[in-house]
Amino acid sequence: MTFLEMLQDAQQRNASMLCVGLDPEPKRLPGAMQGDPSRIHEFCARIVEATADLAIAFKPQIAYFAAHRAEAQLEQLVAHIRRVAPHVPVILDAKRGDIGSTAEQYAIEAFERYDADAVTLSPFMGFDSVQPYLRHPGKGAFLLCRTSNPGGDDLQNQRLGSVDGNPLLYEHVARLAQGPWNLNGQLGLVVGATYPNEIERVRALAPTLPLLIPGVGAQGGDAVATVRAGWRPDGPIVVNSSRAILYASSGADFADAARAEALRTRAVLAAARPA
Ligand SMILES: O=c1ccn([C@@H]2O[C@H](COP(=O)(O)O)[C@@H](O)[C@H]2O)c(=O)[nH]1
Repeated sequence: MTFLEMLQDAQQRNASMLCVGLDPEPKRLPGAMQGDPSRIHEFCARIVEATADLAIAFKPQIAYFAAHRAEAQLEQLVAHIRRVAPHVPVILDAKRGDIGSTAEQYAIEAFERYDADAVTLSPFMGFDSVQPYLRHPGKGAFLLCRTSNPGGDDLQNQRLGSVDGNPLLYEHVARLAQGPWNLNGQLGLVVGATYPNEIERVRALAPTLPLLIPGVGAQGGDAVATVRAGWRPDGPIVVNSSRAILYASSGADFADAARAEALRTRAVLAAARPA
């Protein structure tokens, strides 16, 4: 099964557009786990178990593991996801981008070491920095397009005078990903829920690509406007929420609270879907 097929399958089975982000910060872990990086896996495993039937995808952000020397726990976590939620794809949020020979190693890291189904990439270094990931059959790659942070404007909203039609940089990325860069249908785009107008524009330029949309929950993005702007029957949207779910409670009930928040967010997203 390809990444896109996995995504479509999880979307159907779990009736979901919600991606549960796994960004474990030791100082925010609940109760006795607080401040203990050796308990990252245990915390994330409980979140995965509580949301396995609600998610279209899980998105571990590698920095939260690597910063605490918890890479082995990330490997164990993906193995755990395979056991308790075998139908839910894993998107490794690594935002890699480097020359081809180094990109080959990063691709092995993402798809073999961590067994991810897809990875996030910066397109800034061009197609030869993306291509090594596309040589892994069935795997997916989401290119940063219009990110959720205000500073994304600094580059992504600049006009490219030398490209036909003088598009904004993020528009150019969307066109490349929908067209010439998408050799085997493996690409998707990252667009922030904090910018629904840009989601709409990206959707117009890339009608069938999966969109990974972070920014609802802790960043205050508008979930309803996001779905209205991005949803298409043939282009899945993967709306990520991390902190709002992970830290819905700091008590012993954290997994139940995470499930309740995931249920609530999934319902808001479903209700916003155009008929
Ligand atoms: O444009 C982007 C790209 C990636 N992210 C990542 O998504 C999550 C968001 O976490 P929240 O707690 O739901 O705000 C995090 O891992 C970011 O690194 C993003 O926010 N924006």
